[in-house]
Amino acid sequence: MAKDNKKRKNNKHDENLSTEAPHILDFSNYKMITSIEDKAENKKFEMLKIGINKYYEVEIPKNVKKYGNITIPNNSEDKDEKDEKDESFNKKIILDDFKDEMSKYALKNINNIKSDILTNISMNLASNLKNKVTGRKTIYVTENIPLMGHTAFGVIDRGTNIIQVRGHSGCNIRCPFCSVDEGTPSKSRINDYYVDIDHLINTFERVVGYKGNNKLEAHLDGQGEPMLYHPLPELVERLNDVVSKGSGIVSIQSNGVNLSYKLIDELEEAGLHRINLSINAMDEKFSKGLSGKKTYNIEKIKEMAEYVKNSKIHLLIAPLLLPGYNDEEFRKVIDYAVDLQNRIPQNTINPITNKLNPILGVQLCLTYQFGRKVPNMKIWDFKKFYELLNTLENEYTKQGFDVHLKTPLKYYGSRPMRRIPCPFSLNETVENVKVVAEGRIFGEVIGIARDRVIQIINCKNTEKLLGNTVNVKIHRVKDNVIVATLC
Ligand SMILES: C[S@@+](CC[C@H](N)C(=O)[O-])C[C@H]1O[C@@H](n2cnc3c(N)ncnc32)[C@H](O)[C@@H]1O
Ligand code: SF4
Repeated sequence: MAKDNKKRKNNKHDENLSTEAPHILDFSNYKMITSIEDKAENKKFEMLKIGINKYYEVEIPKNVKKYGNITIPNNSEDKDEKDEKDESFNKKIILDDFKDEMSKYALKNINNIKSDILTNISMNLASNLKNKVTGRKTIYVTENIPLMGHTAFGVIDRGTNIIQVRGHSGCNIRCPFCSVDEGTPSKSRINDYYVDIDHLINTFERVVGYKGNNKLEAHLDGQGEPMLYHPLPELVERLNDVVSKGSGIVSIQSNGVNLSYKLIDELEEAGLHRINLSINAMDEKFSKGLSGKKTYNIEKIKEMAEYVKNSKIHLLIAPLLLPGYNDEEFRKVIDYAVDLQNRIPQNTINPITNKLNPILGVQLCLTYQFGRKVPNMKIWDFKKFYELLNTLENEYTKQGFDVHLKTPLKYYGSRPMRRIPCPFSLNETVENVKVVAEGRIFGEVIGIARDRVIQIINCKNTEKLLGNTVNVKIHRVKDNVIVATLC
């Protein structure tokens, strides 16, 4: 497994400077290893749980025959405390049998054990990575899988200056209306993806290189909760390093559940320009219902929203109207956003528009093929939605407030821009597509050809296809999102 050679601010550890005794293996230098825990379900199958990028894990055998007796230092801090201070997670393994052994032979053995553990982690990363939040198998996407072509991960260019960046899939809540059927349980989503940060940045830079680095917005969104990418501040900082050269910005979509004071501080320092916060109800019970989680805490999210308001990160509140279902609560969210803006006005100027951003980005709940549906919600068209928004705007005007609820994308500085060409055409037959991974939903596998990933749908026996080459017929090429079926 590659050691992290980048000397970033947060990576204070240096193996060569370690003063630890040789029998204490310290994995702090391997940035993706974020915790090590004991998993002793029974004596026969003692395993080590290796936390990968905070929200993922692999398990490797606690090989007593090879490693001798192992102790894992205890994390005494309580969980919340640990979540705030990522550094406090244990990243060490103590080889008890080598405690008093300092011979050359013992040192060689210790090194062998360390590389054996690292090899084991690498192998499991490729085939047994699990998302701790969703419980799903996760495909760790590295440079051998291109990052354009799929909607669940990678980079999407829809021909504007907004480039969508999707570092992972998977969500920590389960909204009953979710367009992408995220969170657990999910009827349709069977696998998650995590993209290696260097690969993501390289692809992003290539896309920027083609489009021209002129007032771009790197927008972190996706099929899941973008705040669950780790290391998020580093991702924001590196994207910002790129787009800020062309007076661009980095923004993120979020349900707010994972926000903490520490994360907001880090994101502010990393140069995040805007958070689009999805809040759909103010009432405690109602908001829990609309999040699908009993643990959802609207008061905590409000606290975090205030903290963002007091930072340089622009806060945009993005409530969703589920007609006939949350009408009153939708209205209350708008009231909340207006009140918050009056109490804590922000002066962060969007360098793309040279103006302040809108404070509200209201949305209409729609139904999607693979999305979830709230049974008693009415289906509205946009005409009806805009009529309601006009009425609400007029009501606010009467009360003396200038509230804009119709906020076309151009208010955020969105404009058409040349797009990355698509190497496929509709209905084309493509030969020798290599099947490299399992798909996001049942009956799907992921193929690669011409520097794109192809979502190959409606497959039977997906396991048998893995590692093989197939011929496919292309059914979708729009926005370089490639969908195909087997020929
Ligand atoms: C799929 S979510 C992903 C980002 C993040 N988890 C969140 O909820 O903000 C992106 C946006 O889509 C919105 N959304 C989800 N389901 C929707 C639906 N059925 N119709 C319209 N918008 C929807 C969410 O409210 C959110 O603003
Ligand atoms: S709408 Fe966003 S927060 Fe809600 S389940 Fe879907 S991805 Fe998660």
